[in-house]
Amino acid sequence: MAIKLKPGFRKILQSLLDSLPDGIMILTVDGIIKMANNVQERLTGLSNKEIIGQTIFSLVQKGIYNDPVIDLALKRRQSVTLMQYTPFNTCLLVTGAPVIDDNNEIAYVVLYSKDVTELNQLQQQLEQTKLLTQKYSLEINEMRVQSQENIDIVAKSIKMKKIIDLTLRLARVDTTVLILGESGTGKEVIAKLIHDHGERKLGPFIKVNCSAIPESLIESELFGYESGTFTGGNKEGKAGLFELAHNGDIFLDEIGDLSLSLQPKLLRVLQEKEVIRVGGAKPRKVDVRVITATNKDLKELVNQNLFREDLFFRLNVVPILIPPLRERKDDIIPLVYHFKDLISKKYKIKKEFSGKVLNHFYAYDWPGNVRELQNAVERLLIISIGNTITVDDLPHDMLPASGDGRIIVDGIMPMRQAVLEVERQLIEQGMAKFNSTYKVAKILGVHQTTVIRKIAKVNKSKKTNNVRQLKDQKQSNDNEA
Ligand SMILES: Nc1ncnc2c1ncn2[C@@H]1O[C@H](COP(=O)(O)OP(=O)(O)OP(=O)(O)O)[C@@H](O)[C@H]1O
Repeated sequence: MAIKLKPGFRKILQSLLDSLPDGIMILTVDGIIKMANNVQERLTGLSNKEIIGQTIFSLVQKGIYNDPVIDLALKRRQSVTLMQYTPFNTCLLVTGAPVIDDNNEIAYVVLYSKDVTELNQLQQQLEQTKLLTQKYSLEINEMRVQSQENIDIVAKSIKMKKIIDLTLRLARVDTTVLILGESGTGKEVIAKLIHDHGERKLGPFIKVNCSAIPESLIESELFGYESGTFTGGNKEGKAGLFELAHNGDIFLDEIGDLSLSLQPKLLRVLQEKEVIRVGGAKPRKVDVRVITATNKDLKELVNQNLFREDLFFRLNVVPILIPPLRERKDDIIPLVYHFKDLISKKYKIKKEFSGKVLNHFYAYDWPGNVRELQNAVERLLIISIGNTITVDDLPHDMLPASGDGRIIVDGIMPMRQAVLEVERQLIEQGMAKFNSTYKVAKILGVHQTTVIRKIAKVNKSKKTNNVRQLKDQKQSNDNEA
């Protein structure tokens, strides 16, 4: 079917189509191109003269159109829009819109092509920018943390970086925070970080260990007491820690150990923002942010009726869960160096860890988390003899026999030495486990006298190493002197 228009009117229609910012083609139901505007020329790379009278399928063959927009528009009798990529590296949003005539038949299909290449690129750039922003935000927060004078947090693992990011965002909101994590994971460090970055940083930061204060004292410690309450007590009475924390933060560590009798009083402070001293009746306003922490499963305590559910919900508004060190191994070696630097400066010690020791540190589970690592580094730096801390200096419970049972050889080394090393570790692990040369011999499939001979050899080489280390140290002391 042809588009029958008066010549004057066709001109008007053509200039109208040409004035549009997007490509337009008018097709018959058989796909014959009847009209097209000049944007279309740019999009297809073909002049209108070339395409008028051709079918759209010839353009499909040339790869200029590759989507069944027309087919779908005809089948569905409604507009269909699809995204498609052209051979000219452009991206088009193509809409096929059927034109229905008075007989309810499809007379034409208008193909409307919008060049969204730039839009697409912008969207991709936006996505990339978003990702970069996220990355920079994490890095800035990390730098911000490290530039703190009195707090130096190591957070190299993705998990810990995310926690620092969350903590810094929470610090700016005056909400109750519950910090969860095994003992020694750094709950107090995080609590301090919240204080240092919050609006109350100029106010006090009061730490209370709920499990360390005897039951008989904790109430008066937290809420204070009025004069005359206790024989021998202060005549004027005494402000409790909540009052002392006014305009600041109070950090209630080991909150899971707070007795059931005190829990409603804490709930009252959280809800009413006031305390009543022991022996008194007058409520006193306190403006304090409460940060709590525990290594216990508070939900389980609620199930066992050892912790009030209402208090749990009130505290658990925003929980921060610090994973144990074994679940963020990327922090281990940076923490080792962090503590080594601190301790080296403090005691003026110059020692290094051997690669194999670092491997052990990495493989070890650290049940006592960062605190255990900190203590281990300090102990090794202080008590080891030579300039280099070797596996021989490690405490037995840190060796693989009690850990994951792996045999570790420190990279490429002479075969003979590696064999000796494997023998040594096998014997040491075996002895640590069975404490019997007979059993170890049986497990290793050798004669018991071989085990005894190897143990003697290991001990001899340890002694030689110690003497060598002592000599090295003496030499280095002489040099320094
Ligand atoms: N990410 C870290 N970077 C540097 N030091 C850390 C980090 N995490 C913890 N520490 C250090 O490890 C030790 C233990 O941390 P902290 O006291 O905060 O742990 P905790 O989870 O509160 O322990 P607990 O459950 O026994 O109260 C502290 O000396 C602390 O400074």
